[in-house]
Amino acid sequence: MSMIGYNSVFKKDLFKDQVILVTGGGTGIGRCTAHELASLGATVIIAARKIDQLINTAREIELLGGKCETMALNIRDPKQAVEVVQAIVAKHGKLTGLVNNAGGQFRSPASKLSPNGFAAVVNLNLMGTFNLCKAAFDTYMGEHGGSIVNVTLDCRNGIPGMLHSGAARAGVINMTKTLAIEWGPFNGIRINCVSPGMMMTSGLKTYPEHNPSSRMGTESEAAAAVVFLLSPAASYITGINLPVDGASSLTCAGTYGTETLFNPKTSLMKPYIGWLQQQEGGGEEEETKGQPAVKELDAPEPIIHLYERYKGFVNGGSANGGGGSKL
Ligand SMILES: CCCCCCC/C=C/C(=O)SCCNC(=O)CCNC(=O)[C@H](O)C(C)(C)COP(=O)(O)OP(=O)(O)OC[C@H]1O[C@@H](n2cnc3c(N)ncnc32)[C@H](O)[C@@H]1OP(=O)(O)O
Ligand SMILES: NC(=O)C1=CN([C@@H]2O[C@H](COP(=O)(O)OP(=O)(O)OC[C@H]3O[C@@H](n4cnc5c(N)ncnc54)[C@H](OP(=O)(O)O)[C@@H]3O)[C@@H](O)[C@H]2O)C=CC1
Repeated sequence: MSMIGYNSVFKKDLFKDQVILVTGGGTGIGRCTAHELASLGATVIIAARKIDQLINTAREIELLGGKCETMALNIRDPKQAVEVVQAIVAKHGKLTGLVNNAGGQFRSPASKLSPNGFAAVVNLNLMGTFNLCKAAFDTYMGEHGGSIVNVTLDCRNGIPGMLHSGAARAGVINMTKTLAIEWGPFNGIRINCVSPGMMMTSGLKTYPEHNPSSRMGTESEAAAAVVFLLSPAASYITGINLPVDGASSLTCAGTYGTETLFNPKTSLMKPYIGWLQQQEGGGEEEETKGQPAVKELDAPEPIIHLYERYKGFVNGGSANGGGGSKL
């Protein structure tokens, strides 16, 4: 196994001299976003509760030549949010970007959901995002500007089985619009949302029954949208919500039904996978000896299987092993 790098579609040095905080940056979409930003020159601070995951990701990034630091953070605690942002600004003198990626929920029919359960998910996703936005504004961005991207979840048509998360994410999208207006012209802050549909990530470990029959999104596809919105290329874009879902949320069943109406058997939409392919015989070369390979995907087995097919498709090979171009 050799080291593999992050093969961003964006211009190198796009984020040179920038200091960007990515919550939940040790796993899944957050980890991929951290890799992508670091590969583009940013100093990335990844923060979450489980420090081991953060350290692994930071080590991967450093071994690839990027700059990454870790901080323990529970986004539900406003005090910790302020402490983390203050520590970053004390050390680096700035916080130019914030990616509110940490979040999640459990599945439950609305009828079975307790008030505490509803509150827990709203606290995590809506309050957690607010806590970090407020801390960033008060500590640095209110005076110096900056760019914020909130990673939410496609909730365009409601989310059957995840009422609490749908309500919280809709709250994040609406909060984003208000903040774009209040913090834009006078404070120089841009703030946007990315709403992933069903993505192939470690997060799906908590959704074991899911049958990945349709074209799912890749971590890189969510990360690329975040990177674009953070970047100067989006300098006149603020207050928007960018769905990254292959239009699945426009269909009746959305991403969350047992069957999607979106091209359920095959998809002709080529995936974007930012991770470089591992080289043959890698890891034995002098320059990669002793370095861990970057694990490409930490997801349930059916998802990894699907991802392998996507990789074949990306590389121009036959993803089905049968000479066709379909997945
Ligand atoms: C086919 C379906 C496809 C769906 C696709 C969706 C794609 C989305 C993917 C992702 O979002 S990836 C991220 C994946 N990770 C997660 O989602 C995990 C996140 N979960 C958590 O962090 C925690 O579970 C939580 C939601 C924050 C709750 O943690 P907390 O520590 O606050 O909970 P507790 O104090 O234990 O309980 C509070 C309250 O909530 C009730 N509850 C908690 N878990 C469940 C559960 N699994 N089922 C039902 N109820 C639950 C718990 O009972 C408490 O309520 P009361 O009992 O006191 O009334
Ligand atoms: N995968 C998918 O299909 C989709 C994912 N999303 C959303 O995208 C985001 C990233 O998800 P994904 O990468 O898939 O899943 P992961 O479960 O891999 O990522 C969630 C991250 O959030 C962190 N986190 C959770 N709770 C807290 C907390 N209280 N404080 C700080 N960090 C926390 C976790 O780290 P730790 O446990 O160490 O704190 C973890 O790193 C989430 O908001 C998710 O809901 C949206 C749509 C679809």
